[in-house]
Amino acid sequence: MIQTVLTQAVAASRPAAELGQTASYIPELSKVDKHHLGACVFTSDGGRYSAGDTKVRFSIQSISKVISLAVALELCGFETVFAQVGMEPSGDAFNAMGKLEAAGSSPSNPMINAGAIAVDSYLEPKISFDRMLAFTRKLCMDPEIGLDEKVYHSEMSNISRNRAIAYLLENKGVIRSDVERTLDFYVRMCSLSVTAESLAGLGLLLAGGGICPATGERLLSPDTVRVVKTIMLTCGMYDGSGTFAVQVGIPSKSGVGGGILSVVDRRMGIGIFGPALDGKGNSVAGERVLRHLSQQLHLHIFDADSQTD
Ligand SMILES: NC(=O)CC[C@H](N)C(=O)O
Repeated sequence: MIQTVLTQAVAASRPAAELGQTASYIPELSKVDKHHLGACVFTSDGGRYSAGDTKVRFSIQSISKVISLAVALELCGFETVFAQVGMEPSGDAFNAMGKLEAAGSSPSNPMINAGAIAVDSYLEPKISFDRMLAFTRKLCMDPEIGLDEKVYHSEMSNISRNRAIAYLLENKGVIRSDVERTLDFYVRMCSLSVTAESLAGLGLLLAGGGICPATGERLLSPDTVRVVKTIMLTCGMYDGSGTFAVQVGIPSKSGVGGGILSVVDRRMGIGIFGPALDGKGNSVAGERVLRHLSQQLHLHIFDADSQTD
């Protein structure tokens, strides 16, 4: 049943790649073939379902904000993380900075660039990038995850906007550690290369409340996972989060590499790769795959049939 629906969802959504473009402001990402599409579902009873390009490596980009937030909650604590970063959808583009200028304002949430850069500034003094990489491999059950050097250098060469955001945050006292080290950490995390399978693995871990499905080891606390999933639901698709919540209703996080990480609580992790993006930076075909799965498998968080299937 799941495999049939997944195969149909990918086939039906493939043409939508024509409606989007790969991200161009990070030149290395614009070289990716926009016609890729893959979707992977891992279920809590051990099922593994794949359709399309689920083994192709791509850049995790903003989906790493979920990992940084989770680790920051574990290492720094809720009060520190949310002292100056909000929990509200911004309604603005992921790289917006206009509102930050106003007196007393701070980043709306940790899923947009400003919020994630602030969170990384709390995290970076406490953990090395190498340890973050090792932990990401465990969270995703994918030992092959690595730093894509080309993407890292490409983004570092086009970092002006994020650098402006970071220095504005420093000026406002939101960032108190070294700005350049924070930016380097942030871009490294965005440059990890994953597959749709890795994201499905991370999704299943979050669906299971932080316990690694492969080993039974608890990797994240239930409190951390609850906060992360809630923020994914309200803010994970940038300024498309509200529409996505109505139409799909699955806590998700997208990235400009074309990935989407989705969590069907207690039941499944879903990973998507479709690098053609819409104007908000979300995978066009990926969103369609998720809409199809949500409707056919009753995965919407408020679907009356969701617990009975
Ligand atoms: N939306 C994204 O995936 C953005 C991440 C990207 N590294 C940036 O900072 O702009």
